[in-house]
Amino acid sequence: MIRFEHVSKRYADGTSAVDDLSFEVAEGELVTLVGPSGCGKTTTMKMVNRLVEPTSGRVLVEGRDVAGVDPVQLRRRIGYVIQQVGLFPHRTVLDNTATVPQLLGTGRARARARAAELLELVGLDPSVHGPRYPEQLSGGQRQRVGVARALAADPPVLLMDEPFGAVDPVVRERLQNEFLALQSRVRKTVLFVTHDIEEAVRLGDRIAVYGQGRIEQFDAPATVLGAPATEYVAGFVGADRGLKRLAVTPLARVDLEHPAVFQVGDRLPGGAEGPAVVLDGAGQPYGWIPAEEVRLGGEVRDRVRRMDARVPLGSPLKQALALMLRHDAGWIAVVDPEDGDRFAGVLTPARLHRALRRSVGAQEPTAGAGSARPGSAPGAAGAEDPGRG
Ligand SMILES: Nc1ncnc2c1ncn2[C@@H]1O[C@H](COP(=O)(O)OP(=O)(O)OP(=O)(O)O)[C@@H](O)[C@H]1O
Repeated sequence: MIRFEHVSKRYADGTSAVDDLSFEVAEGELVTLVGPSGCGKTTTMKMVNRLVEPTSGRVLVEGRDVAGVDPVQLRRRIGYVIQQVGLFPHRTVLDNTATVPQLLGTGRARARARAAELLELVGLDPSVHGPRYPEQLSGGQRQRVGVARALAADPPVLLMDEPFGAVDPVVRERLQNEFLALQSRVRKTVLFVTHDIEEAVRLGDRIAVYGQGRIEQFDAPATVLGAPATEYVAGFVGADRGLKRLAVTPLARVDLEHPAVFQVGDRLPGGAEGPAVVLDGAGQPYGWIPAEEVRLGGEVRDRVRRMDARVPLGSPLKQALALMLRHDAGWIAVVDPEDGDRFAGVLTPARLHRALRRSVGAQEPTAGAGSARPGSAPGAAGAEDPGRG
């Protein structure tokens, strides 16, 4: 969908911004470009919509060399979101959002109706925020308008240059989550520039880690974190990359343990081994019974401790760990969202550790930084059977 073929850019003053860049963004894929300031991310992005022309090489969008496409035509197919959103200050939010469709010839009424839909899509209330002027919005709300406006012409391609860079971390995380939810619906081909590795791994289907003017590694987030290709990448992703991997490793069924399960109305058979999980009538987690009480037998309802905290299969391990810590529990109940949120098993710290190891084991090692250990992560062939438990 977007393809760079041996692209280099040298600015007039001799600065070499990018050097022999080749990579591809598939249709519907979100690729994040991450790297330190001045490494050429923005230059890369601007060559897609011809704000910058390559010195050599080609950039293709939808199979066509952009050098041969009229820039105005080209930009109609490419939404562009930047940090300083660039909203028109004297137009309302609704009019700002409707501008592009109107320029493209959509009638005013239809363009405004579409703009209202888009505002809703990005989490703004068109009747409340639509009539306001940009200065009457918070920074986070302005960024949402920027995204809505970029989507207004329904372009297949979106370029986003640090779109959430100017808002505080809390709002930023919310915008990221909203954007991910939005992207799962609209499935645009997205090139997303950031200097924040956390943001890059959270959003990207794949990440391009930039060194000076070139890509050091282009891989899925879990691979970049689990098996950095070079010392440079390892340094850039940080010593806590193991922790970061928690955020990008989904909780899978093979990670679960299956303790004894009872219904609230059941009677405990004395001598059973616990701990046990207690489900309600709908098969959803209701509580648990500690091992020593399971052994005692008796009525489930007399022994059960309430705990309905749960995490859906497919959630990041980080979410499961956070819940485990919040409830000060040695495990957390896991439910299957594809089966009416019914109980699927429990995740324990040991299983969580194994899940992380599994994700590394599958991907390690790649290129040989000096410290790479060919073959396996520490203990990957250790005591626990990595298969179904
Ligand atoms: N118009 C220009 N003329 C000359 N040099 C430029 C121009 N634009 C960018 N550069 C230089 O090209 C290099 C890459 O810049 P670019 O903006 O692509 O980096 P970046 O990775 O996006 O950085 P940041 O994260 O700080 O925005 C830098 O050394 C920059 O100073």
